[in-house]
Amino acid sequence: MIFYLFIVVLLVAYFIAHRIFVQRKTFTGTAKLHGKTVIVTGGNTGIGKATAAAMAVRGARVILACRSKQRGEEAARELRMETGNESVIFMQLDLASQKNIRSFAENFLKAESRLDLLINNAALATPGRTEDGLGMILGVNHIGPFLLTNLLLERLKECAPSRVINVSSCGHDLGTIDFECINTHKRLTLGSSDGDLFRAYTHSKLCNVLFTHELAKRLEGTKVTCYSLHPGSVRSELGRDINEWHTRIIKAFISKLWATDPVSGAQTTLYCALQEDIEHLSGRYFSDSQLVQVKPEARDDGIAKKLWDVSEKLCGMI
Ligand SMILES: NC(=O)c1ccc[n+]([C@@H]2O[C@H](COP(=O)([O-])OP(=O)(O)OC[C@H]3O[C@@H](n4cnc5c(N)ncnc54)[C@H](O)[C@@H]3O)[C@@H](O)[C@H]2O)c1
Repeated sequence: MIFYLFIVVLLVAYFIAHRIFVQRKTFTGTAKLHGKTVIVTGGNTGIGKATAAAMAVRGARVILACRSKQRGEEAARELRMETGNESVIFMQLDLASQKNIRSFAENFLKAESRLDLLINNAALATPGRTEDGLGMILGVNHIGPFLLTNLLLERLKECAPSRVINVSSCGHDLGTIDFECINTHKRLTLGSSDGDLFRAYTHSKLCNVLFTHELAKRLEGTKVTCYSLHPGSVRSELGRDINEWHTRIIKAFISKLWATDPVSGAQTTLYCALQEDIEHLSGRYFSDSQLVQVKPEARDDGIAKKLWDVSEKLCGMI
């Protein structure tokens, strides 16, 4: 008992020290974005909304690509009021439906002439299946952004220099890609344990890092660059489907003592999107606005290529 108490005290002390002494870097770049167009997926809440606000303040035309019409329009209205930028608009995008992703891309390409920054921010940790029968977490967190990015690549190339930002997580470090995970994801339905959801989430976030690695190679010479990142531990709606009592306690603990607000969580996304002279780091992973070397599996050319091929098949591109 004393041992466990000691561990708890140690953890609390660590979290408090972390909160006091570790200040996340604030992006101070002064880049103006007038005349540029940015898509932020999941831009109606959390880190996505804070990212969209920062883009709007810099003068960009900002497309909030969100699932819910009501929440997306409300967020766009709020951001227009807060930033004074009238060019913040909502467009409906459901990453759990490949049909919807295709129609979003078609509408976007018809309506908008530019795309300078694509910020693949949306994600979830929810059980269930997508409309296309994939595990919800893999479908929304990796396959959806993969398809969306590919459908918008030509426009990004036309507008180059342009960037793709994939918001991953430090949790990718716990993920593994053995391609069996694709089947594991399919088994995730309602009633899956928090442990299963967490594993699927870490797999999907590893997919984000590998997708970025392979995309950078395919984009060499086009002046379109891409980056993946960890936004930090941030208070948001992400863990809303975590239901087991012990994981709720851990979540509440981390949220109170460690996690920061969404504005801090947006800083590394802003760095990857707007920092000058990082083009040579295309394909790499950042945390707290710094380059971080990922584990060998997350930068393995063979695995990244195989994941690309599997992803193309899963979204009917070949
Ligand atoms: N919050 C954290 O501590 C943390 C840590 C590491 C990584 N991240 C990553 O940061 C990103 C943003 O997460 P957040 O913390 O702001 O969470 P959040 O839940 O507040 O935001 C996620 C957004 O994704 C959207 N989304 C979910 N399913 C969608 C779908 N089918 N179609 C379109 N949009 C959909 C949600 O509506 C929401 O707007 C995610 O990629 C997440 O994995 C967050």
